[in-house]
Formats: sequence, C-alpha cells, structure tokens
Amino acid sequence: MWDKLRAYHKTVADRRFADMVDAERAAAFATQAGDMRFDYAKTNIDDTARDLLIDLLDQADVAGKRDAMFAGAAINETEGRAVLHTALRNLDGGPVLVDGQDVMPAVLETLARMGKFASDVRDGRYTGQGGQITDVINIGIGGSDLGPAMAVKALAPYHDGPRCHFVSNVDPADIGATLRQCDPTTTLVIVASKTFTTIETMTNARTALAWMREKVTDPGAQFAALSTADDKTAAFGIASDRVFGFEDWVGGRYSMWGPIGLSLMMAVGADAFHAFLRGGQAMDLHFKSAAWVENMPAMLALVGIWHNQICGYSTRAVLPYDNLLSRLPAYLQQLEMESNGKGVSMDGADLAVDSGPVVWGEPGTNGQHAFYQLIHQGTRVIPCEFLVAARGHEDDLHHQHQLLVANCLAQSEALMRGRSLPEATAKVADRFSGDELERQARHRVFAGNRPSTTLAYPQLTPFVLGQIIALYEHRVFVEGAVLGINSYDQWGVELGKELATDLQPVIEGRADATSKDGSTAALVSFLQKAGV
Ligand SMILES: O=P(O)(O)OC[C@H]1O[C@H](O)[C@H](O)[C@@H](O)[C@@H]1O
Repeated sequence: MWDKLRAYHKTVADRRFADMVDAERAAAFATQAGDMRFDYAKTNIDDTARDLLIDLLDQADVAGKRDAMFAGAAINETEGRAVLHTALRNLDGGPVLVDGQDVMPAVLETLARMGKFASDVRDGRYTGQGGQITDVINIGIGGSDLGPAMAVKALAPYHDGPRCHFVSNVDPADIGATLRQCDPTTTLVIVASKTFTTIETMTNARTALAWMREKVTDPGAQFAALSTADDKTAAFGIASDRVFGFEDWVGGRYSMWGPIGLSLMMAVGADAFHAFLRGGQAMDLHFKSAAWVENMPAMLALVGIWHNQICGYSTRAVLPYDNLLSRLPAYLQQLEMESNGKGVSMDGADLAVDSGPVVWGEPGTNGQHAFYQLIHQGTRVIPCEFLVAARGHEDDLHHQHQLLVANCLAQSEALMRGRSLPEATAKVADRFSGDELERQARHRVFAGNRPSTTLAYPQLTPFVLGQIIALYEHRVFVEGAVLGINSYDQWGVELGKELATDLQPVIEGRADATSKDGSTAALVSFLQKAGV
C-alpha cells in the first residue's frame, strides 16, 4: 500500500492543486463533526489519493484496533495496559470493562469527589489557614502539566474560580517566581503526578511544602494529590480525602479528562468541566461511528500521513488563530511527538516508514510577523494546520475578531495561490526596470501550492475545547495504528533521566567526571569554575 501511494504521489507531485479548488472540491474534501468543520481542500489529495489512504486504514485494521481500545483491550502492549482515557469522559455511556471489571463506577465516583472538592474550594467551604483559597498551584510536568495549563488558558473567559498557577520545571526560577506571587495561608497546592516519583515534581512539591511550613501550622492540609500511587501520596503526608486517584490505563498525556484536570475544574467549575468532557465524548461517538471519509480524526490523520510519510514533509505547523489556544502547540508537541516519535513498530522491528512529524507552532497573527517568511518562501514545504473560531469572547471587539479571521483565511489562500513572477513583476514595475526589475521581482515571488488545512468552529467553549482535544487524541491513535507504532509508551524519555541521576553527584562535586566523555567533562569543568 505504501508503495502504491508513493507511486501515485510521484505522478501528481508537480501539479498545481491550487487550480483544482472549486466549490465541489471544497464540499468533498471537508468533514463535519458536530458544528466543527475540517477543510483539507487546500492540499494535493484527490479522490485516488484519498482512496489509497483509506486503504491504509483497512490494511492496518484501524477499525478493529479502535474498537479494541474503546473495549479496554491491553493495546499498550509494551506495558501490558489498556488505553482508556475515553472512559473518563464516558459520562452516560455504558459499562467499560477492564479484566472483566466495570471501571465506570469508580471513574464517576472520583469525578463526583473532584466536583465536590472544587466547589468547596470555590465557595469557601474548604479554606486555607488564612481564609478562602485565592490561589491554586498545580505542580506537575509533561502530561500532568501541559493539558490543564493549556485548558485553563483556553477557557479563560469561563474562569471564575481562584487564580491558577502551573509549576513544572525543576529550574528554581519557575517555582520561585510563582511562590512570590502567592500567600501561603490562602494557597492550595496540587501535586499532580501519575507516578508520584517524577524528580522535578517531587522536588518542587517539597519546596512548596517548606515554603508553606514557614507560615502555616498544618501545611499538609493545604495540599492535594492527583496520582495512581496512593501509597506514595500518603507517604508525602496528604490525607486520602484530598487524593484523587486514577488507573494506569490513563496515559499521562491523555490524562486531563480525569483528576489531572482538577486545576481546570477549580478555575471554571464542575459544570464547565463536565461540558468539556461532553465535548470529548461527542468526538468519541463520531470517531466510533462515522464512515472513514466523513471521520474527522481519521481524515486529519490521513492528511498528516500523506504530508509526512508520502510527500516527505517532516514538520507540521499548528497555527491557532485563537489566542486562547496559545498553549495548544506545546500541548500537541507532547501528545503527538511522545506518542508517535518512535522508530520501532509494535513487534520490535524497525519502522518501515518515517515516524510522526515534528510538531510546532504559535498563535496567529503573531507567527505571521516571525516565522511565516520561511513558511511562504523557504525551500522546505511546511504543511500548516490552521484553527479558527467564528466568534471570540470579546463581544465589544468583534471587528477585531473579524480581522483575525480574515488573516487566517488569507494565509491559507496565500500559501496555496502564491504569486507568480509576472504578478510580482507587475507589483514593482513602476519602481524598477530591466535586470533590476527582474531581480527585485524574484524576491517577491511566492511559489504557492503549499498545503494547509483549517479547523473551523463556532466559538471556543468548554464543549468545543473537548471536541478539539479528543479529535487530536484520536488522530494520534489512527496515525500510530497505521504506522504500526505503540502510541502509548514513551521509552525514549528514559535514558536522559538515568544519565541525569548519574550526573547529579558529578555536578555537586561529590564524584568526578572521569567516566564521562570529553565534551561532557569539559562542560562540567566550565560550569564548576563558573559557580555551579
Ligand atoms: O505524571 P508523572 O508520573 O509525574 O509523569 C510526568 C511525565 O513525565 C514522564 O517523563 C513522561 O515522559 C511523560 O509522559 C509524563 O507525563
């Protein structure tokens, strides 16, 4: 199948797809899920390419794998675990069995406990030593940080709870700056860690505990924990009624739907959090039931596979024309690159095709004034994924929102159309002539024919955010299933952690660097002389 796709791509690689984009194509190369529209008409995918891409889904039995995931099979084979973040948003769905046991009662009970705790904090029934909680600090990293941090920012218009801060980096600059903004007597610290062993999180948690101890007689009472490891949360001194547990079938980067979302719930309240879950659930239902050609996560994944594995474009820009989604690119970097950045397939063989792409991006219009130069005129083609809302939340400034939307659509149009040499020449003909005219015009040529997709939605509500995040999760699943990757482990993060543990005594001067390579030893020596 890959060979067929590559061979077909060769036959169409040089055509100008810009010339194909009429109303009929726009209708046929778009999918609708709820009230969201995903447009991929501005790509070089035609009916034949799409059929061949859909064949990949059948060849990889993506439908069977999808059903196995929702049914609680241990599809994370290297860790022997089910993959059931979908159960966390299965609000009124049926039972979900893991090893013959329905997990839904425990999921719903934890959700209800979270809701009660969040409303107690928000309404002042649970207080700090100094009174009503004014600040919540979520200490976590990776999946225990990026999801809630992204979502709290995204749902800022709905934020009516305590201020929320996110501390992730072991760099003391992160926690230092945060603690200086907070009063320990009215602060709740949430230690978010699936394993409760992550060195950055545990180090920051101890720092926060020491900070609170200076002003608060029972600092443990102003701590909550989100984890799968209740023995470790108890050892840290957090009472079980403020521990919100989840199971190992929730991957870290898929965990914001459950306890890891507690800070989001503190910010926006239980009702808005439930609406977020319902948005995710709506996307699950769509993913499970829509035919492939209408299936938004499947088509998003196939467009990505076309661009990365077939066309060879190795990066993808995510460009939300929605400032509230400014952390979405960072969130997606973990979701996509930690899930599908692997060189070995499920059976342990080398991957036959490239792994998932480099994902990067910034909100528009900011990026336009920074890196879009390269996207438009650089030598590499960078497929762009635009996101845009019909309406923002600043009703009085709707004209500004319209300008934002115009910019978003203008960028995808510009990428596709480009500007030819005659057009560029006409632009500057009044200022230059002869050789200089041609030279000046060439700098103003845009090759065009550069692919992009656009995800459009009415407004970034909690429900829509849930739809968007679940869309991307399922896209990662489909991509992983087609590539033959286990999207749910992350062995690639281990080696660096082990070496950091080895290096710590060297940096502290308790061990020497002689066992290290020359470059590392020289850097240690430089940093030691400079005061580390
Ligand atoms: O939630 P934790 O157990 O503290 O893990 C936090 C993060 O660290 C790990 O290194 C993984 O790469 C991530 O997938 C995970 O989200």
